[in-house]
Order: sequence, then C-alpha cells, then structure tokens
Amino acid sequence: MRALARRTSSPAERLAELAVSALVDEAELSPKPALVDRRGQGAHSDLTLGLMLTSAQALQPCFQAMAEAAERGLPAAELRCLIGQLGRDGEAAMLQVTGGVNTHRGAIWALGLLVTAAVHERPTSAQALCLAAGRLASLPDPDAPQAAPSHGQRVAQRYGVGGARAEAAAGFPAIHQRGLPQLRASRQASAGEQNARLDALLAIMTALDDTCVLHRAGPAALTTMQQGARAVLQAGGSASLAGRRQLLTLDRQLLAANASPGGAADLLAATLLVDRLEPRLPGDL
Ligand SMILES: CC(C)(COP(=O)(O)OP(=O)(O)OC[C@H]1O[C@@H](n2cnc3c(N)ncnc32)[C@H](O[C@H]2O[C@H](COP(=O)(O)OP(=O)(O)OP(=O)(O)O)[C@@H](O)[C@H]2O)[C@@H]1O)[C@@H](O)C(=O)NCCC(=O)NCCS
Ligand SMILES: Nc1ncnc2[nH]cnc12
Repeated sequence: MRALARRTSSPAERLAELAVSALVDEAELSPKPALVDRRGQGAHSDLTLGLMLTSAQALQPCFQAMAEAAERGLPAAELRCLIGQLGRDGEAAMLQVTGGVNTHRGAIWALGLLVTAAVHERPTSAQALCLAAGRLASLPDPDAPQAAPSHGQRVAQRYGVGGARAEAAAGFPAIHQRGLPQLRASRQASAGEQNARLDALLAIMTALDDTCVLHRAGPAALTTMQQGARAVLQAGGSASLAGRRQLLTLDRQLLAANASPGGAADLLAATLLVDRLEPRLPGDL
C-alpha cells in the first residue's frame, strides 16, 4: 500500500507532504516555551493547536505549487517572482482557514524557499540547501505590493535587527549552524526524539532576533529568550532533570512577558524539513 502511494504521488506532492509533516511535528512538540503545543495556547489568545494543524494542512497546495514551479527550470529571477505570488496566495489560504489569524506566515516563507531551492538547485547537503534558499530569498520580488510596514519591518528598523528576511538572505544559519547540529547531537546522546527536537528549538532561540518576541514584548524579552535557552542547554538539555527545570522556568518567564518565539518555532519546522530532506538530496525527492 505504501509503495503504491509512493509510485502514484509526484515528487512535488511528496515534498509538500514533507513540509506539512514538519509543521505538524513542530506544532505538536511539547512543552515548548510560550508557544502553542499539546498543553495549550502558550502566550497566544488567538491560536490553538487545532488551528495550527488546520493551517498546516491548508498549506500543502502552496508548497506543492512552489515545487512544481521550480521543476519548470526557469531562470532564478523569474522563479523568485513566481514563488512570491505563490507565497502570498498561501498566506491568503492560511488566513481563510484560520479566520484571519496569522498562524504560519514565517513558516510559509522559510519552508517555501527551502522546498523551491531543493528542486531548482538540486543541492547535495543541508548546508547547500539552506544557502540555495538564501540566494532565492535575496533576489528582488518586483510584484510585491506596496503595503504598510509589517510588524517585522517595524521592529527590525526600531531595534536594528534583521528578522525573517535577513535570516533567509544569510542562508538560514539558524537551521544549519544551530538547529540541525543540536537535533543530531541530542539524538546521538540518546535524549529521545522529542527532547532532541526541543533542544533544536532552544539552540535556535539562543541567537535568533525573533521579531515576534520583539514586537510583542521588546528587547528585554528577547534577551530573556536567548539567555534562558542557553541556560537549558548548559544545564544538560531537555532530557536532563536540571535542563527540564530551566525549560519550565523559561516557559513561565516568556508567558509573563507575553513573548512568543514564533519565528524560532517556524525555524524548528524548517530544521525538521531539512533533516528529512538531506538523505534524499539531490535526486530522491
Ligand atoms: C518575509 C516575510 C516573512 C515577511 O517578513 P516581515 O518581517 O516583513 O513580516 P512579519 O509579518 O512580521 O512576518 C515575519 C514572520 O516570520 C517569523 N519570524 C520572526 N522573526 C524571525 C526570524 N528572525 N527569522 C525567521 N523567521 C522569523 C514570525 O512568524 C511567526 O510568528 C507569527 C505569529 O506572530 P503573532 O505575533 O501571533 O502574529 P502577528 O500577526 O505578527 O501579530 P498580532 O497581530 O497577532 O499581534 C506566525 O506567523 C509565525 O509564523 C514573523 O511573524 C514574508 O511573509 C513575505 O514577505 N512574504 C511575501 C511572499 C514571498 O515572497 N514569498 C517567497 C516565497 S515563500
Ligand atoms: N507552535 C507555535 N506557537 C505559536 N506560534 C507559532 N508559529 C509557528 N509555530 C507556532
């Protein structure tokens, strides 16, 4: 049955399914500090786990369309325009199923670029994939509508940080320098898969300028997030008793500040996708 399903689905469909499953695994991972998980809504009043899962499933056609666009072998500048529009269509689909709630804006951006780059550039390693996605992100998007500055743009300017655009343009260092090495190191240390994923999230949080945190709670909360994540890992990670205590302390601190690391959560989903893609690169997508 499984073999039949594999034969009848296209590479673009399979890639999109991998992206959706990474979003589902991120949403269900618990306990994540101040984020939506199996325990509850974290710092969000308008998000629930059910909404995150509905949103993830609704994005399958968006990721598939991006992979199919990449299969056409267009010049990179033309492909960038095309996926810009597909990304905006994906955001519209997300807002429609969530009743206007922003569940996955940053995830559409990061996972969309990665799915597209995996097909378009046929990279052979996780790092090459992240850098290829970064090159696409750095190209101009001439059809982007002139809109009021986003939350990310406003805090990026106010606090002099880069946010989601700069993270992508730099080739996603949060994924290939922090999330992925930590995920694999924690697995290697027999932390268990859920703890390894939590550790990967924390490794991303140690250094990310998460504009979601900055917008909701300001720079002091960003420092709390980065230092708190470091403290968990230094105490032995999520699998250790001391690390787990630090993790719950960080959860309380971020909840008290109403600070949700939504950007880090998106980058964890992107890390899980890259982890699953790497063994299939470049041809077995
Ligand atoms: C390039 C875009 C991502 C737009 O980026 P920009 O910074 O201009 O806009 P924002 O609207 O602020 O969205 C950025 C989202 O990215 C996540 N994020 C934050 N920091 C980082 C970081 N350092 N690195 C990577 N990613 C980061 C984060 O997303 C998560 O948070 C969202 C929930 O936040 P919340 O506060 O609840 O909701 P808000 O609506 O913001 O506030 P309230 O009104 O509720 O108070 C959730 O979505 C998570 O995903 C940031 O929110 C990109 O969107 C873009 O320009 N796209 C155009 C299409 C395109 O070109 N696509 C290319 C192909 S994919
Ligand atoms: N689990 C989560 N909770 C809150 N915001 C998010 N953005 C992406 N994943 C999220």
